Amino acid sequence: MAPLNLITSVLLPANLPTLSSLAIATLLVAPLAWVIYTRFFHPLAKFPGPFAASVTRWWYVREVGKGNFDKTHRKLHARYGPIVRIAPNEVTISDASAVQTIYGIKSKFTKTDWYDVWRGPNRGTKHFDQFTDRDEKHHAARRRLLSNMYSMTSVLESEPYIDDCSEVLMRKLSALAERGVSIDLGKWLQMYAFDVIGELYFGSAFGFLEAGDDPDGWIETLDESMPARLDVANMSTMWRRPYDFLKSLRMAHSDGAKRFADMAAWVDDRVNERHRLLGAGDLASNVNTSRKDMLAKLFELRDTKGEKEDFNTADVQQEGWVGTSAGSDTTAIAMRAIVHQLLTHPEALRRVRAELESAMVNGGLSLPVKFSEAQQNLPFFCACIKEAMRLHPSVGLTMPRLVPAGGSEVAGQFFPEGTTVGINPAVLHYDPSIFGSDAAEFNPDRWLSPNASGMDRFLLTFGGGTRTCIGKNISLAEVHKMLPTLFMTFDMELTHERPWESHDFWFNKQTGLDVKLSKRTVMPSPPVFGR
Ligand code: HEM
Repeated sequence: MAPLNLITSVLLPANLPTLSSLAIATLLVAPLAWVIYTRFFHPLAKFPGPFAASVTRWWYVREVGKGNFDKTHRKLHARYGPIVRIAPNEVTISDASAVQTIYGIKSKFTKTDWYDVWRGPNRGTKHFDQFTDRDEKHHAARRRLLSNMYSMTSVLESEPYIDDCSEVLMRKLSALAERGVSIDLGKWLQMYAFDVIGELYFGSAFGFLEAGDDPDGWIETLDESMPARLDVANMSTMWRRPYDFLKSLRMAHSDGAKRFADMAAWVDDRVNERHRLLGAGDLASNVNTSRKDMLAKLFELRDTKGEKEDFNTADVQQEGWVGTSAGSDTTAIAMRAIVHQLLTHPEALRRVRAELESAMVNGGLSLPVKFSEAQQNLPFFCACIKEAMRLHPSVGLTMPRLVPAGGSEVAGQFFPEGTTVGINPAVLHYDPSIFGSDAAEFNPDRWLSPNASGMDRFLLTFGGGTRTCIGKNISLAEVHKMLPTLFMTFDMELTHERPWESHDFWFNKQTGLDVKLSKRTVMPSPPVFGR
């Protein structure tokens, strides 16, 4: 008897019509056949990993949805080795040699459709933002167009405006220090990061710090939307539309969805307002101000190269949206990680303070601290920053890439074309073969050792290759300026009002940086703010 007939005769009543029998048998047999295929015949069958992950992507969706995949992921690699199968057609890799292969500047590996989900609201442009653009040729041209305005030199043209935000933050924190209350410093750091983006892109702070709050719920909106979008990004493409549809029935009138749309509309309104001010192609009103914010630079690009490069007002909106949505969470996570490491490592904090004071006495530091001063005169502080960002990279999931045509060897194994591979910075950064046996420890001195440049090549804090974070210099400028200023101005102690926790929904965001501040009295000269 043929196997199908055998199954139907055993499992189904004899009087059922043949077609339905066939359908039911298929429903029973197909999953079994799929499991046999994925376990024994699939090109990734030989790679280890959890059983459920090898047969369905839902395992990954569920595990990531728990919000602690950075830790789970490290455990998976500790158990299964450098290559782990996390979905039927996807492996993650933790191996030094794979970094160049996958993310190197000459790599042919491209972003997967995981990124499509993060596209900003449709602005009627065929162009995607830098982050989600999967057309490498188009992306390269766009990156060439934009890279100058994201260079450190260009970012530092706006250094006084970053200082303005630092001034407001120190003023607000001073008032709280006087009251002697415990505060959620983590939230203040995010409000700071948001306001800096407002200054740099739109020519004025969003007003978070002055309000001392998140009046329009933007921070909450990002917190709410990330896990929901992440589920969709992680599931197979075929399930995304039905899932989105079902979700939209529930979400259509939710505050979160509305606030998200409001946030995007806010960006568009600012861009449109500037567009109106400029008049049709009127460059004068753009350059007529003493200040050139990102919008001014973007409109200048539109007006000078827009036709040739196909860069129009909608593209300006896309860029404004990327800065607003990608620039605050990521930077705030880094700042929280640095502050927390210093407050929990007294010896490192003592050295930071000694370095700050000595630099101040020697005239090598102003308040607010200049970026160049931090780079030249605070080597230990800079090492602490790098080390904290290594141990807690803001991005806590893999950066998935497709193996190019013809397949490729990665970490000594061949992967066929179309396989998804990726490295999670939160895993690779703990690799003892790269960072030494104390890889899991906070040891800033590793960045002052002769091996530092060797390890540097494997830091994926800001991604890698042609897809390296374009906003890196904005964040580095903020972090290297504001944190030394903060530590010069205040003593801080953790109050442990809430547990220190992190929630890895791609951006691995922490909660519980609750501190009591007191104004420092031992600084050689009193802080002077303002321009
Ligand atoms: C500490 C702060 C930040 C960290 C740790 C960070 C991290 C990253 C990482 C890891 C990537 C690569 C992602 C991937 O390949 O999947 C990335 C890409 C990107 N980031 Fe950031 N980021 C930060 C701040 C910013 C800021 C301030 C902006 C914008 C103003 C920004 C905009 C972008 C964009 C547009 C990309 C895509 C670049 C491309 O594909 O060409 N990021 N970032």
